[in-house]
Amino acid sequence: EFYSSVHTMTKVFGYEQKMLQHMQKFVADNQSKLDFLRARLREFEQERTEAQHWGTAYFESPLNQYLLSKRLTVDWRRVQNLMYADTGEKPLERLLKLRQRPSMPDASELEGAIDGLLRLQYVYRLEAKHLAKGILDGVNHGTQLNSEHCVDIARLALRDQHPRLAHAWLLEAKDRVFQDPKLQPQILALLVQAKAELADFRGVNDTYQELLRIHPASEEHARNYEEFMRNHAVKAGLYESKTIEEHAPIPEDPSKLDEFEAYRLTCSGHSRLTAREERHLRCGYMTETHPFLLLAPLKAEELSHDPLLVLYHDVIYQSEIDVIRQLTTNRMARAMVTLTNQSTVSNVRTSQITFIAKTEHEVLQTIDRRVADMTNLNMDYAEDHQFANYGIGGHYGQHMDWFTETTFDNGLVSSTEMGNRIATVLFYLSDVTQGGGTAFPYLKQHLRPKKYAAAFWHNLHAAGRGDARTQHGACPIIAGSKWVLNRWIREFVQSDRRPCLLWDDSLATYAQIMELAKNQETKKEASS
Ligand SMILES: O=C(O)CCC(=O)C(=O)O
Ligand SMILES: [Fe+2]
Repeated sequence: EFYSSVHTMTKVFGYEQKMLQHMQKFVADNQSKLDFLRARLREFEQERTEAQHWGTAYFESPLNQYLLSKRLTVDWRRVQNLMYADTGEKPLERLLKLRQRPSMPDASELEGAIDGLLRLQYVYRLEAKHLAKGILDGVNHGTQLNSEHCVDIARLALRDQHPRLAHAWLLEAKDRVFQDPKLQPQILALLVQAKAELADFRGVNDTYQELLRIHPASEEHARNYEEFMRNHAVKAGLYESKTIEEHAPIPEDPSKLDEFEAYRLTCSGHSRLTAREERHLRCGYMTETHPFLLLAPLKAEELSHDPLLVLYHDVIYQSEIDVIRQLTTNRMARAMVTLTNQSTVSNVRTSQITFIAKTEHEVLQTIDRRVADMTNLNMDYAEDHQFANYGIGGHYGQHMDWFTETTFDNGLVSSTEMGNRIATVLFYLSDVTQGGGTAFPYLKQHLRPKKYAAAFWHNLHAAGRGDARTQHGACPIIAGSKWVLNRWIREFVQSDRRPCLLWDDSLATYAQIMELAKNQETKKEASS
């Protein structure tokens, strides 16, 4: 897909260079045709002026008779043939061919691109006012959107139940309408819709009046306005002015958040650990798991103790990343998500991925030896290496890496005998200019992708149940491209590494655990 990877976009961008060349040729060909015609036109006009000057005497000259006949037969035929000719046919044909390539974005991909933009706006709480000026999360990208662009985005926002965003985009479109005044009625009609959805009835009324003022002849608008006025709910709201915020306010009580909201507020940095919650977390050198680490200790940064989440710095080399980039070339394909009984392409996960077995390259085995040191887990039966690339707007909504019972039951797990995914190691193979972090909403942690670093976490409770607190997601990319490597480690052969707990430590709910932690905290404080 066009919008799921910068990689593909670069390719299509290359095609546009060729399209430009064909267009240049087309214009040049037509230019010489027009130049020729213009020259003939001038010649013919000149001849006629001269003839008129001479009057009928002109036709007395046999030479002039000859010239006129020649003009009316041969010369005019030439002109006529040239006017008929499909000049620029060749470059036009070549242009069409290029545009028909399967990799050329189509209407659905244009929608995908707008969808990505709206997701960025929604997740990071960006303002249309800034976006339209090319400012993305405070960074000026030097691109301006015009009135038509703003209307396009607004229309999709409205369709996808984002009336607040649509409203903001329509105000931008309105501000720029001098660029294209014929858009005005369209903008106002959409604004009516957005305001109606937001129950801003006074706004709807004002907008209808504005619309009827500039478009008094429209029966449709007049009819709609009448119908609107007949509605009871409307009447009460007609005198109440309402300010419409571009983003819904953040609920005071975090327990009121649904999972997606929690994920997006973690991505945007609105939900994060307080200094007090953070103070037990340490960073330092780790040497325990292998004697080799005494020479080259791992740089570990604790992000959560329970469940365990650690960020290791500088655990993959550029030379290894170079090999990986070679290995993955031409193998990336749009990622799927697993529903209850099938895998499918979804807007919840817009990235390109590929799986590569460690037997394919020595480097992958070297990486796994390092992962064994980082995790103290056995890597013999880990899944194949999964590489992923996210383009602009690319993201992966909140999810758990561990498989549910249903996923197992529906036969969607490979090598079930290896058990569940006990742990994940997520390597960052690139930096990301803006956005693209990994958010853990329950843990209130947001990991900025840092090239050469890797996050490690336990997915399962010690007794083997999936740990819901490990829910996480890849935040949308604002600018740049993100490359990651997933190592998913299974339960099989780990019993000596991470012994299974004999009581079910998952039975306590998250709320109970938090409550317990809070009580301990207050106890500690009381005793200190
Ligand atoms: O790319 C990321 O930051 C997270 C990816 C992820 O969670 C996954 O692929 O399962
Ligand atoms: Fe994941």
